[in-house]
Amino acid sequence: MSEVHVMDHPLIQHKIGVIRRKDIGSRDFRAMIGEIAAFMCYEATRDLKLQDVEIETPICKTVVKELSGKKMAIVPILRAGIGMVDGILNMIPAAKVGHIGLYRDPETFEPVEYFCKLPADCGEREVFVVDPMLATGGSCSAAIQMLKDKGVKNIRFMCIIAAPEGVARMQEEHPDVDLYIGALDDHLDEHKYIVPGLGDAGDRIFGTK
Ligand SMILES: O=P(O)(O)OC[C@H]1O[C@H](OP(=O)(O)OP(=O)(O)O)[C@H](O)[C@@H]1O
Ligand SMILES: O=c1cc[nH]c(=O)[nH]1
Ligand SMILES: [Mg+2]
Repeated sequence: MSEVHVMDHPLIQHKIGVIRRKDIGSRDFRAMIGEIAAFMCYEATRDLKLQDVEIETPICKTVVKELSGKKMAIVPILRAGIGMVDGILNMIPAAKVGHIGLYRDPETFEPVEYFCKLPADCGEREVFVVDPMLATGGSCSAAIQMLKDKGVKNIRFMCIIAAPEGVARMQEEHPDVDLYIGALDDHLDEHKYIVPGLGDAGDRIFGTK
């Protein structure tokens, strides 16, 4: 069974409280999505492996810690996932970035694929799939299946708000993928929007509605 980490850091909780407000405009919403993603990245990388390396400071030789595990890749689910990328790249500048384009059909709520471009060596990397919203879980599950079909084995998923329905689906369909969640909300409404949620994350980031 996958691990489900719900963030309890006060700064993350505070910022999520701000972006839920309906009167926050795109500029502030986008900036805070990036900040939250950076804080979440910090929490989601706590268990990365380190190795000892001998270096020389201006004073003497010493042993320091260096990341030793797999290289990383960030894969946002378009469009809304793009809003999280820069915040994570600020923390892990060497990560490569792939893109998976999916939108949720408004009638069927099923994900529709329209783009996939991944780093050539994605299969050898630790991949962080990112999307602010996990609602039914259809988009996330489809994106992760696309990665697995291309040979990616080490996958984590990071979202800012999740519904219990999406978490249950991910645990059922991808029990090997650990979930990092900013806030776990109550339920989905009849349009499969997260309640209380924050509305349509993509539209709010890009100002399209
Ligand atoms: O868990 P699900 O039920 O699949 O819903 C979540 C998906 O819906 C939203 O994307 P949307 O389809 O609105 O596309 P967008 O990012 O282009 O706005 C969101 O960013 C997720 O990708
Ligand atoms: O609440 C929701 C559900 C799906 N996609 C969003 O952007 N918000
Ligand atoms: Mg959207």
